[in-house]
Amino acid sequence: MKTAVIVFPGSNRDRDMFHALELITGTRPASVWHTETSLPDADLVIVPGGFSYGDYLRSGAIAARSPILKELVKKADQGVKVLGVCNGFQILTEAGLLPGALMRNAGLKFVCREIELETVNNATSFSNAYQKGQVWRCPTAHHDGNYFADAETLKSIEDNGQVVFRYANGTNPNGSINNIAGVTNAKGNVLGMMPHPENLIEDLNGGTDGRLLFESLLAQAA
Ligand SMILES: NC(=O)CC[C@H](N)C(=O)O
Repeated sequence: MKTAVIVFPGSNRDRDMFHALELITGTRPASVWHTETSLPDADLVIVPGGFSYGDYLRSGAIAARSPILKELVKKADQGVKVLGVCNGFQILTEAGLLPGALMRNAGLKFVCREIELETVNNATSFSNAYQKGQVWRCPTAHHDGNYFADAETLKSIEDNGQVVFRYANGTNPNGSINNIAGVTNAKGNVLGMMPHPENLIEDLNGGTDGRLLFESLLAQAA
């Protein structure tokens, strides 16, 4: 599976993502700087976590207007799979590739802790290696992770099965509506999620629960 990771000034989980992708796919991902205007041929493009442009204006707002995003929107429209994690999720909502918005955490504090996720839809390219209803551990680290969508949007994403992951067992760290932790676009080829599956892929780091997300994508590419 060929992958690419977009890097912005202020990205800080890009290296974690490179490591996870290389370990799981066996191939080194391409690194694409935000000023580029084209993307290499890839089955999966990742927008990693961090503090792109220092989170100025609104988290993800400036990155969503960077040159590479035009190309990413084009690729997403062509059906290329796109995964945005944490700041990546914020960038994808700001770019209009995903519904809803990420607001300041309800507790107004940066939250860095492990939470539990339930895979509520395992019929997606990003979640097919999980069981439906499977609860798994995942680290989080953000201050703007409070997912919100207006009533009409919320109904449509819930009805269409676009909600893939929910915070489980009372571990919602940010006040997200309906405990939403990860959503896809209507077509299902773009996923955004606040927690960091790339940080739980090796026993050495405390577990491998996040691996199944990447293995889901690998199974699709095979
Ligand atoms: N780990 C991250 O990607 C942080 C995301 C974002 N800048 C926030 O704090 O909300």
